Amino acid sequence: MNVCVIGAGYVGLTTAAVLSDLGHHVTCIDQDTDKIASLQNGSIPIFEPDLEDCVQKNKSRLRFTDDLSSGLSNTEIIIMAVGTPSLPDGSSNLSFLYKAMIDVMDHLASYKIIMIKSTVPPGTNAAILKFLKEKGYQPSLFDLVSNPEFLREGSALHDMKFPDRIVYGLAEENEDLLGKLNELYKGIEAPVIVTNYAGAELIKYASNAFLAAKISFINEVARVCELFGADVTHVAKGIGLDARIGHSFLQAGIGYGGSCFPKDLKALSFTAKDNGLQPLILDAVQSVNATQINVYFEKIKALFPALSSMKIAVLGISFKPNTDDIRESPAVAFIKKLHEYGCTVSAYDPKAALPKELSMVEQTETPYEAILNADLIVVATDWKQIIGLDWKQVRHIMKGKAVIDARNCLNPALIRNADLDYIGVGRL
Ligand SMILES: NC(=O)C1=CN([C@@H]2O[C@H](COP(=O)(O)OP(=O)(O)OC[C@H]3O[C@@H](n4cnc5c(N)ncnc54)[C@H](O)[C@@H]3O)[C@@H](O)[C@H]2O)C=CC1
Ligand SMILES: O=C(O)[C@H]1O[C@H](OP(=O)(O)OP(=O)(O)OC[C@H]2O[C@@H](n3ccc(=O)[nH]c3=O)[C@H](O)[C@@H]2O)[C@H](O)[C@@H](O)[C@@H]1O
Repeated sequence: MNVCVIGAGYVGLTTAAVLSDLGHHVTCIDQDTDKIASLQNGSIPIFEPDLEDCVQKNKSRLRFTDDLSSGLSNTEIIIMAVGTPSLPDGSSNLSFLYKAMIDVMDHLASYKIIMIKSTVPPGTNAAILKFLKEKGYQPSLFDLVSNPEFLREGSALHDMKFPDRIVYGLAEENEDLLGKLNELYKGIEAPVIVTNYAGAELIKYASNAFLAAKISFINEVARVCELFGADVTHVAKGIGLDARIGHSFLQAGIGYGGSCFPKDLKALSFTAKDNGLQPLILDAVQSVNATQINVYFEKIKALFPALSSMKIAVLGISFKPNTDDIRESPAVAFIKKLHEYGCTVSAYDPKAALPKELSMVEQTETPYEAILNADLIVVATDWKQIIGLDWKQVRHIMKGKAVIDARNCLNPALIRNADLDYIGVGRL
């Protein structure tokens, strides 16, 4: 099929690459001309494992452009993957999506399927359909489908090729349309859920909210473990063995970050309140997450009264391993907090860079440079390159002995064997 993907970000690029790998002819369009120029030169503007290889392998079926009209010609399906970031009040900024929709509709000369893959609050697809009809666009020229995306950064290609489910939200039952959608994803084995627009939108939000809730739940349990001398990793393992609970998303630490959980929790909570419902659990999940860094910070302050005069090596900048994304990264928030407190901070990450606002903080090329003469180490992102450090070498070059495991990713025995002090929250 001929497919057009609008937005060449994490989701758009992955979608374009995977669909071309499935054999479709894909045009990926972005309004960011620098991004398109770089993609046209074969350079991928983000770090996502395997993405560069996939784009390279399928270059005969995959092209990049900033010219909407040329991109839309001959296309059967248009996939919207533009950003839907938070506005200051927590609601979703849908202006990129509306602008892209209008741009597309203005170029529509024949029937197309338009799929919204961007994460949008319940009610959005219906509102867009109504908006387009009121604007006078011919309803017979398009079908609008909600098709939320569930990939994770760091394993985006794998997640898109092997999804747990494919979700379609439709305006009404439509077998012909479903046939076309199934053709698009032919080659991907997954249960298909067909529902209405709001159902599809809510499957996406409820999934992210549930996963975030698991993280805040285990983080709160870690705080209780701390009071009673229990190890939260033992508790997580113990509860995870109950098949009804499961092991995933029970890794306690400094909290969730990224471009999605914080934004999506805020947006769902906002939408509920905007419609007269007080979302008690959603707000509690966010409240635990917002205070989780402080739990670590207060513990460090209590253990090291001279903290402000210390040199701290923070290992990890990205919001999770295997990505260079620092959007809402708890590691960045931690670095900022330590810097503002007066500490000398040295940061290291295998792929991510510190934001401009922290340009006064030193970022080193190697972890050992950051650690050199440090009084304290904070492991803020669970990269395998950080977990696998030579901890005896670390002990040799640092000034102090303390390692704060803010991701529960280290083996305490290994750290202690290197004559270092292992410190976590709710860890033995
Ligand atoms: N990043 C992730 O892991 C996931 C993100 N999502 C959702 O997917 C959507 C996109 O997210 P990301 O890819 O992370 O965003 P991103 O910020 O990486 O990329 C969005 C792209 O859209 C482009 N864009 C904006 N308006 C445009 C327009 N009118 N025409 C053409 N291009 C336009 C931007 O220039 C940018 O390159 C969001 O709604 C997000 O919530 C869903 C699942 C996973
Ligand atoms: O909507 C989205 O954008 C995506 O959001 C998340 O994916 P992502 O943000 O890439 O990363 P996750 O692996 O979910 O991690 C999110 C945050 O939670 C933290 N986390 C995760 C798991 C855990 O046990 N503990 C924990 O603190 C991570 O360190 C990270 O900061 C979801 O997992 C995806 O399914 C979804 O498509």
